Amino acid sequence: MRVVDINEMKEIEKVAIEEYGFTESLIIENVGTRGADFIEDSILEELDYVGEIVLLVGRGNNAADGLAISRNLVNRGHRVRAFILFPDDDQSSEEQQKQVHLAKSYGVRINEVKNINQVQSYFEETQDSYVVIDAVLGTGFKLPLSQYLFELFNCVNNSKSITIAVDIPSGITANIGAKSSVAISADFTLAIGLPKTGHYIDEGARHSGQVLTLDVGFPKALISGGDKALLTSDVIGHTFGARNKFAHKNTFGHTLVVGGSPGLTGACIMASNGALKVGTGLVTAATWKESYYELTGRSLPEVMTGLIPSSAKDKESIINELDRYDAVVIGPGLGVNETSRDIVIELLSQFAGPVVVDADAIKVLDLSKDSELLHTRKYPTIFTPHMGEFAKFTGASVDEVLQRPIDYLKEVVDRTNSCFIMKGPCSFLGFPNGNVFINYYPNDGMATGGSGDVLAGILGGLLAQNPLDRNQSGIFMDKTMLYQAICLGVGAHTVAGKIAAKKYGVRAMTATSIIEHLSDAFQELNEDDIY
Ligand SMILES: NC(=O)C1=CN([C@@H]2O[C@H](COP(=O)(O)OP(=O)(O)OC[C@H]3O[C@@H](n4cnc5c(N)ncnc54)[C@H](OP(=O)(O)O)[C@@H]3O)[C@@H](O)[C@H]2O)[C@@H](O)CC1
Ligand SMILES: Nc1ncnc2c1ncn2[C@@H]1O[C@H](COP(=O)(O)OP(=O)(O)O)[C@@H](O)[C@H]1O
Ligand SMILES: [K+]
Repeated sequence: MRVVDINEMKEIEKVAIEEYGFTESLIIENVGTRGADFIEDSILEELDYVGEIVLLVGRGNNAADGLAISRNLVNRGHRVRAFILFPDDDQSSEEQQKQVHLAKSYGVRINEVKNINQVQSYFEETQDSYVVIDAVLGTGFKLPLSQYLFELFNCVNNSKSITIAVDIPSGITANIGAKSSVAISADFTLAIGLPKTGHYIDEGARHSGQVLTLDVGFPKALISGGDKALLTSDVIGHTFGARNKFAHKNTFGHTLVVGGSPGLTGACIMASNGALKVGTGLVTAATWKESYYELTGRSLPEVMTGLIPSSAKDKESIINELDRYDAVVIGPGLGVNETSRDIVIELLSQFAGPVVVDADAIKVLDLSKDSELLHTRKYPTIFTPHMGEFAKFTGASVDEVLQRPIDYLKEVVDRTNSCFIMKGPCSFLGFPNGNVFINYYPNDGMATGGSGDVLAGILGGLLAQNPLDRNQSGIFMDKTMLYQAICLGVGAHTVAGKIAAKKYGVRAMTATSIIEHLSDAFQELNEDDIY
């Protein structure tokens, strides 16, 4: 499913109107019927008792959409009370005024709000109001919020109602999901035509609840394509073909995981185990001399072990044998110091294959210093920073990145010619072909130490399985296979986390339980052959 920013949405609407003869009124009518279908079938149907549905009406086209939905609900036998929040305002859009008139004629009960106390006392006195439709502000919202709406939104958020936002929760900006003081906290958001980037970023993600997209009849040619999409199972699909039953272990590649300083060997172990459980043939974990015995003592027997040299010049170690490996993961628990930086640079320069750069390996690199090395690297480089690591790498603050995360992501991908996974409750995947995928599956069970290490291991394990054929000059041929493998890794990690949360609960699940459920995740993603 494509995701758009406001300029793209406006362009789609413009072309639909100018070239296809679609009209604003037709869109609003479609929102009205599709929105009412959804609310009736998926929300009202589940409730034992539906009292009066409350509609909050602003003065733009978002309000027009809400009114059209409500009119259709009344026509199907439901009771709706609409609070017109700006009754004396001559700035209401033409469509809003048209829809207020229609709503009245169809029997929507209209309350013109002169004072916010009217709405507050309604919420206090009415016990049977379970559903609120928020049609105050849509994509036309501009910060800041007035005191009047501040009080209203607090009042709605404090009620126990099920809240459905039309297009975007009121008070959230549609591009970057920002809010000023308060925004409507929705249980469901009905995105019109296509989801907007603001549904998935920061406060926008926290306030949107479940985002459902209403097909309101935009021509398919206009709503497909684009550079941003949700990561869904149809994107991940059958990324890898059937495995060869007559294969030997080398067919499935050899992953090297480099990390684990004293006290942090667990990170290296979890990454190695993640790599092992995605079908790679061999895994070697390499660590510093000081933590080597701890690593060998705690690793799975399947994992081979090796030593990180004490300096990048020391060729008597893994650095000397890099051609044994098909993919490298560097960083989990590696430690942040000059030697770590030397080793990371050496690996990126010497290794002729995909490198997953995670955690401490990201911390020792720097966009301005290292972009040339990264950009000229012939082989795939995949960075997996969380927001803090991403910001530090770029030299910006987390707040600055949050102001325009997708722009930052694209810029860094361009400057390094590397793939980036900006991790968080919602992760953004940026690829050098300009595509961005949004992995939206909030799961607080994943907010546990080590879940990022597991992801790095999964990616290294998948990339070792030669998703790309190298031609004789060593340049990878089919970049889309690389991107699909990364999407599969992120998807498998997310689904395994979802299954782990179901089994153990979000409190008791740990990073190890994500690894434990990779097999179920692959089955869910339709990857495993049954026989
Ligand atoms: N292609 C699509 O997706 C389609 C989308 N459609 C729908 O239209 C919606 C966009 O409609 P819209 O442009 O009329 O803006 P909307 O959000 O209703 O609000 C603007 C009003 O609010 C006001 N206002 C702004 N900030 C404020 C503040 N801080 N505090 C108080 N007021 C504030 C603003 O005032 P102004 O800035 O003009 O002074 C103006 O009066 C979109 O979300 C979707 O629902 C479909 O109908 C068509 C296809
Ligand atoms: N609330 C959340 N919902 C969904 N996924 C999350 C959430 N919090 C963290 N994650 C995921 O868990 C992983 C955490 O990675 P990271 O911050 O590097 O952790 P660590 O350093 O402990 O391994 C990332 O893949 C991230 O997307
Ligand atoms: K809204």
